[in-house]
Order: sequence, then C-alpha cells, then structure tokens
Amino acid sequence: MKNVKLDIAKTGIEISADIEAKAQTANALLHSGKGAGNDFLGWVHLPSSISENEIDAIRKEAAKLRSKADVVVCIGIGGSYLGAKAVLEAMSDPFKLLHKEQKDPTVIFAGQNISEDYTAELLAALKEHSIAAIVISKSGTTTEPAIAFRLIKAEIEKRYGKKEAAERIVAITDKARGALKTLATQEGYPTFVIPDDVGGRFSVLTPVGLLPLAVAGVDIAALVRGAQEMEKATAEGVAFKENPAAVYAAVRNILYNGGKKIEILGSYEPKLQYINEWWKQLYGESEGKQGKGIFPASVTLTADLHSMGQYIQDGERTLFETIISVAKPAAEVLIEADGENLDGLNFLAGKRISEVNRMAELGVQLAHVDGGVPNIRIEIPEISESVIGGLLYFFEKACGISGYMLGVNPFDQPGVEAYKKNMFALLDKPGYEEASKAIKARL
Ligand SMILES: O=P(O)(O)OC[C@H]1OC(O)[C@H](O)[C@@H](O)[C@@H]1O
Repeated sequence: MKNVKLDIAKTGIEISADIEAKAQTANALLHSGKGAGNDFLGWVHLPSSISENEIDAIRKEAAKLRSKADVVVCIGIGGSYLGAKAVLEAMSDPFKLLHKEQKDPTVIFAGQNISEDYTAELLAALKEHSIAAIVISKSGTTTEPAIAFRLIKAEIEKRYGKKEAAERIVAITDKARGALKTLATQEGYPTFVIPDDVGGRFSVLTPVGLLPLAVAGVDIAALVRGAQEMEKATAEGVAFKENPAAVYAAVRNILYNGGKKIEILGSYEPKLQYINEWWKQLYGESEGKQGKGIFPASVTLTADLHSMGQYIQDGERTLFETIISVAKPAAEVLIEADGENLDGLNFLAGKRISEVNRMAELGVQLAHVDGGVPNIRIEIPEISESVIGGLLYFFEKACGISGYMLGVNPFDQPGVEAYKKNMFALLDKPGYEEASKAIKARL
C-alpha cells in the first residue's frame, strides 16, 4: 500500500503461519459480522459508503458556518472530539494564528474537560469574535460536552437571539435517542446523524469528524478518498503480507504475548501529536479490558527524547515502539554556514533540517532496538488529507483485527462507566441517592 508502508524488520519478529492465519481469521470476522460487538461494525465499510451527496451536505453546512463566524466552537469529548482534533492539527500550520490574515475560521474545542478556568478563558476570548458551534455527542448524554454546550448556547442566544442561534448551531448525535437529539429537535438545529453501528472512537469519517474539518477548510473529500483506498488495501481476501493492518495487528499480538505490554506511538513531525491521542483512545478503549491489552502511550519527537528518552532506552523492558515516519516534508529549510561557527554546527551547513531529523530518527531507532525496544515503522509519503485518511482507516482496521486476536470485544467500553457513577453520586444526581450516601462515607 503506497500510502502506508509497514516495516517490521526492526522488531526482529518472524510471523508464523499460525499467527498469520489468526490475523486473517480476525479480519474475515470483521467482514462476516459474526464476531463480538458485531452491531458496531459500520466503520468497516464506512469510507466506501460515503456518498457525494453526504459530502456535499456537510460542505454546505460548513459553508454556512464559515460565512457566519470567525470562530467555530466544536464541543465534544473522546470519539466526538479526538478525530477532528487529530486531523485538524495534522493539516494546520501551527502558527496560523500569528498570521495577520485568516482565510479560514478558527475551529476550537470545548467540552473535552470540566475546567472552570478553560471555560472562563474560552468565553472571554469568544467575546471578541463572531461565533458558531458544533455540538457532538453520540449518546447525547455525556456530561462534559453538555455543560460546555449549555454555556456556549446561552452565549450564542444572548448575542444573536434564539432564531439566529438555530442558524449558528449544528448538532451531531444519534438519530433518535438522547438529550441532545431532543434539544436539537426542539430548538430546530440542523442535525447530522452518527450511525448506530459506528462507535464514537471509529466515527472520524462520519460528520463527527468531517463537519468541523470542512469548516476549518480541510479537504474532506480527499480524506475520505484516502480512507477508501485503505479500505480496499485491508479488505478480506487481501493476502496477509499485502495487508498492512493485518501485519501490524499480528506483530503487536506477538510482542504483547512476549511481554511487551506498552506500545509507544511517536513521530518526528509534531503536527501528528493528536493522531497519537486519537490512537490512544482507539486502542485503549478497544483492547484494555478483562485484565488484558497493550497500554497505548505516545511521544512527540525529538522533544520527548529529552524527557522520556532515558526510560525508553534503559527502563523496564516492557516497551515497544511504533513510529509514524513522514517521507517528505512539505517545506524546505536549509541550515546555513556561519562564518564564525561558534556553535560548531558548520558540519551541517547546506543540509536540510529534514535530513537532520531523518538521521535522528534512524539513530534513535537503532539505539532503542539495541536497548531492547522493538521498533515498528509506519512510513507515510507526506502529510496530506488523503494520506491521513488512509492512516486513520489503517489504524481502525488493525485495531479491529488486533482486538479479535486478543480475544476481547473491541467495540464496547464498559469500564468507562465506573467513574461516571461515582461522579454522579458525588454530585447528588437524582436517582443516585443510595450511591451518594455510600460514596460520601468513603471520602
Ligand atoms: O459521543 P459521546 O456519546 O458524548 O461519547 C463521548 C465519549 O464518552 C465516553 O465515555 C466513551 O468512553 C467514549 O468512547 C466516547 O467517545
């Protein structure tokens, strides 16, 4: 697959016929729909099922928000946040806001925490801008985004009136259930549906990811195109060695069973930092259950070599590393010669920054391998919408395969409820009276 080249040579692993067969069976199970959690397999064929009309409808709504607001607040958490955030960061100039001219509205995020300071500073900054909001929640009942939306909705209504608020707020939620659906219907907000059979962490290629990205000026058709190509490249019937998702899942499985319990995803391109965060939810919620699962961690390089490098090189040998390696930077910056050479860097004169970055990457790879950290390399040709779309689907497909190989249902997240019950009990939510008494006694 040209957009995702998987190199497992530095893991030192030979994949046995048995593991290969297990990976192929797991992939076939995703396609047959006979495995655990099979009511959440809508993402498998999602890319190829997105129609031009759907893309057009999303673009149309995005154009409306773009025309009305210079800041669009995107409210959501977990799978209703991380996909859009990840792609937006990957596709954005990190210094965009320093430019005097802004051609696209700024998409910012809320509802991904319950920090009073974050909320206060956000509301204060919004005062200086025309605003709109996209509120996203599959269940329609998640506390963090609901609180943020209550405040942003009030701000929009106060400024523009209720009628205009319905032109500036878009809801993305379940087709029928949940408080957000009821509210959106009552207030007359335009609404996009998150399909029943697509779980939050697999929803980046639904309006959940696509609408905020279209508002920000990201080419969503290219994103989807890249995912469609990857859907084909990882389909059932593709030979194991040709299917990067199956190979990645198989190698992870072997490493895990050999005692490597922590996977560190990293990249030498800081723009990909939130791809790591999106990936952590995808793999953490899908695999971390029944006392099992690789713990997904991440680093941004080379920054974290100066903080986590020591541990990775020399700490507990329970780690392996997966590096997303970008073959071609979009820009070119040369290191110049300096007459005085006081910093001693003239040996780098005439080289591109990316050459130094590449040598850092290759040097680190060998050092970590020598230190007992197997290294998986995922090479992508560039950071573009279609490549990122392919990368997202690659990780999703590999996650489904990997979860089935591990023997868990990769599509539920029962463990997430425990903290919610405690929080509601502590906040005296109606219906939690008994739990409230019990938990307060434990404080
Ligand atoms: O989209 P929502 O229903 O608001 O859910 C947002 C997030 O909340 C959770 O508690 C789940 O663990 C996540 O899987 C989900 O993505």
